[in-house]
Amino acid sequence: MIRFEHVTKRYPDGTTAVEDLSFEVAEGELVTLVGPSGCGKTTTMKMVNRLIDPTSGRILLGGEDIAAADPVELRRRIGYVIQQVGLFPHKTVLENTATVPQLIGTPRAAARARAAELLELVGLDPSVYGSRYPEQLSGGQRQRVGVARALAADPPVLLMDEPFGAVDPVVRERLQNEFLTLQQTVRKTILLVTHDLEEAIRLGDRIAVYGTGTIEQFDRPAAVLGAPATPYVASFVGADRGLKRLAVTTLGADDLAPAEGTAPGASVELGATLREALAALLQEDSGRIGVTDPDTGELAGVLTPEGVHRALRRAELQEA
Ligand SMILES: Nc1ncnc2c1ncn2[C@@H]1O[C@H](COP(=O)(O)OP(=O)(O)OP(=O)(O)O)[C@@H](O)[C@H]1O
Repeated sequence: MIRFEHVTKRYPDGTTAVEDLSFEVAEGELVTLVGPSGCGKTTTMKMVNRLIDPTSGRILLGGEDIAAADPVELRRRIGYVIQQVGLFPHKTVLENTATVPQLIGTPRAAARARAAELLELVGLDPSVYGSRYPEQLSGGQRQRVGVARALAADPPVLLMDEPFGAVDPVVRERLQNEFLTLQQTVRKTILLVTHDLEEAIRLGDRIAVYGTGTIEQFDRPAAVLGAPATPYVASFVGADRGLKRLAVTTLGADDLAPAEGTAPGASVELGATLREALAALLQEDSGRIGVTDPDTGELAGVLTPEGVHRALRRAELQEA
């Protein structure tokens, strides 16, 4: 769907931001670009919607060379979400979300109805938040509006630059989870930039780990964690691999002990990350928490520290 072929970008002052970049994002795939500040992630992303043009090489979108595309028409097909969100301060949440559909000629009523649906989808009740102005929202709520607005034109491709960057870690994890659930429904082709390896691992179907201006490894999260391709990636992934594994491994039915009647106080859902589960476990004096099945709402079993250990072992073996 998005294909980089030997793309190099040199800025007029001689800075080479990216060099000979080749990779592909498949249709419906979410690829995260991760790396330290200044390594060329944003430059990579902005070349896709032609905010920046490459010095050499080419970028194909659905097989078409974007250099030949009209930038305005191109950007209609590509949603763009940035950290500062960029909502219009003098427009309500509903108007902000309906902006793009209205720009492309959707009748006002239909655009607003679609905007309300999308606000609902990102977890903001339109009857409560639709008439508010951006300054009357929390940072996390603003970011949800940013995501809703980007989805409003129903673009097949989304570019997201640190979309969850401006919120605290707890809200961030929740937004990431909700976003993953949303992506399962909308299946957009997504390029997402982050400097946070944990976020890259959690969200990406595949990850591009950037060195300086080049991709050091492009692979599934488990492969990046389990088999770093270069010493650089190994040091970037770092010594706390076990901790990162907690954040990306989800709880399965096999990790649980039978519930045996009594439901423990705290609970998490099947599919929660081990980190969430461990956080809940650590709060429970009994050393066990309930795990519910989100589809049925029923108790699926009980999680103990041994279960967490088992799940971690399983993840390690899968990576090996
Ligand atoms: N307009 C410009 N002119 C000259 N150099 C630039 C320009 N824009 C970016 N650069 C340089 O290109 C390199 C890559 O920048 P880029 O913004 O792509 O990095 P990044 O990985 O997104 O960084 P960050 O995580 O800090 O946003 C950096 O060295 C940066 O200083």
